[in-house]
Amino acid sequence: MSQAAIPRLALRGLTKTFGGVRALDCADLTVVPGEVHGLLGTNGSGKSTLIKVLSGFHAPDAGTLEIDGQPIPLPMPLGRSEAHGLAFVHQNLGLLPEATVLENLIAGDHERLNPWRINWRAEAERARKLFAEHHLELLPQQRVGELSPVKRAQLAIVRAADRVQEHRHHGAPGVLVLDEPTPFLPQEDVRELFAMIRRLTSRGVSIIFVSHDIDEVLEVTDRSTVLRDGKVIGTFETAATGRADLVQAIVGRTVAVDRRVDVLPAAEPMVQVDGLSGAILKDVALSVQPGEILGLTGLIGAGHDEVPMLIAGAHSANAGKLVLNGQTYDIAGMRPGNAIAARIAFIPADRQRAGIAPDLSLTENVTLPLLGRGLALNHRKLRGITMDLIRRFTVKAASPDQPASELSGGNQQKLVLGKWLQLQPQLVLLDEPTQGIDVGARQEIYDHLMSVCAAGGAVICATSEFEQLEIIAHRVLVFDRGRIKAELKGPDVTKSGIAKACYETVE
Ligand SMILES: Nc1ncnc2c1ncn2[C@@H]1O[C@H](COP(=O)(O)OP(=O)(O)OP(=O)(O)O)[C@@H](O)[C@H]1O
Repeated sequence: MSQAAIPRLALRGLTKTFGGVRALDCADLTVVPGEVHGLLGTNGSGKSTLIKVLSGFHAPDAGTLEIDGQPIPLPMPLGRSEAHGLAFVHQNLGLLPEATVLENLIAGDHERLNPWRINWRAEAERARKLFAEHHLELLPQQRVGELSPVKRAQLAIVRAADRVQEHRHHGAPGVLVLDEPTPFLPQEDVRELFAMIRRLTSRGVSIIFVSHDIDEVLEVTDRSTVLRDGKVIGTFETAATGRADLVQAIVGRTVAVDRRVDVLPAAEPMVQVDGLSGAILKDVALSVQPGEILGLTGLIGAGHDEVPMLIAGAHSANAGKLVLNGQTYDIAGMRPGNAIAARIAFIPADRQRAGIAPDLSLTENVTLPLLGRGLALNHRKLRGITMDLIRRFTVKAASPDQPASELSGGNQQKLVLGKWLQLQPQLVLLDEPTQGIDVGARQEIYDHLMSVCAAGGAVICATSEFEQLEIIAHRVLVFDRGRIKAELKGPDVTKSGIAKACYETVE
């Protein structure tokens, strides 16, 4: 084999089962030097499992790994992957907010540094050089908690790139695995990250890019491998693949984008919020008609995402009044229990911490809100309810008795949605509802929200995904520094219209 034909990384026949679930089924993945390689698939298709085999978190049942043509024994011992030129940036970025940029940059760099004898001045100089090389405006002494989200992402990526630099690993550049690095970033910041990715690949670094965002995949990848039920469906050249082909490969069927349902005519709004103030929000008023999906958006820090949390009592409001179907509530005194009693459902963005109880079974998670509603504590009945919900919300699960932590991220989100929608709420509040959700399941979630509307309920959805609002929202309020700065209705609710309204008056 010629030097150029040797892949940087080759996984062959990778298989991993959890109990009865085959998370990976004889999967192959080949990544060549200097490419951005997308790793795509529906929720639960096996992407994280594959990555966790590379990082040494999971031992595979079968399969081989070669890096630059050299066989690397599996399982990978935990902590050894960097020595083979592999580095990982997970969605939570793995940074310490209390520590400085420099402390984060060198934390855990055991291969290069003796933790007892760090020459801080030399390290700060080295960091400055590294940031200049990557065109990054980061200062070694800055506290990470004070950085903007895109700067944090840049720091996590440059740290990973630094660990797998060529001089450390037998003269070859390494492989960076970016596991959904862009959620919550405004489009301009995503572009900045993509420029950084391109600079890395031009030096020969290879990137594995995990994402559910098809537009981003089409923009930044050279090739993509699609997994479905643990099997590889195919590897596609991005330039020769259309959006529809990729979606078809991921979902196994074509996905039609549904049109919005009409708003039911109503003399009075069903939801009226006045004087809402919180950490960011200042004296906000808004209303929602029955059958309406109201979208809230803005750049990071605009405050739109505070609205659902305050109304649901997940965070305390300073002031605010809610009138819901004629009943008046003091939002400052709202607690999650009052919200549930008022038939308000809240689906939070941070499902790992706020949405699910990871150690409890699916049945316990699903039926928690039903307890105290006069339902007898009959385990068989509760299990039956859970099995029905798993089917209706197409949650990929082995059994209603498994802990929720075992579900893939997207399936956890579907479980949370099902758990709350089964209560037939009159007001549904959502914060970034499709983050980490695959293209097929997104449409299912939209369908569920449309059903809430068709039944006369109201929906308030805070999101930074403009495309999602174009598909589902009847009306969109754009926020800036805690206040509403624009309202878009009907035909004006388009991805570009929302983007324009968001960026227009920001200096
Ligand atoms: N520790 C575990 N125990 C039991 N089952 C697991 C475990 N980890 C993953 N699974 C199962 O393996 C399958 C693949 O999950 P994986 O997390 O790899 O999917 P994914 O493609 O990363 O999904 P998502 O896009 O939702 O994050 C799923 O059915 C999941 O429930």
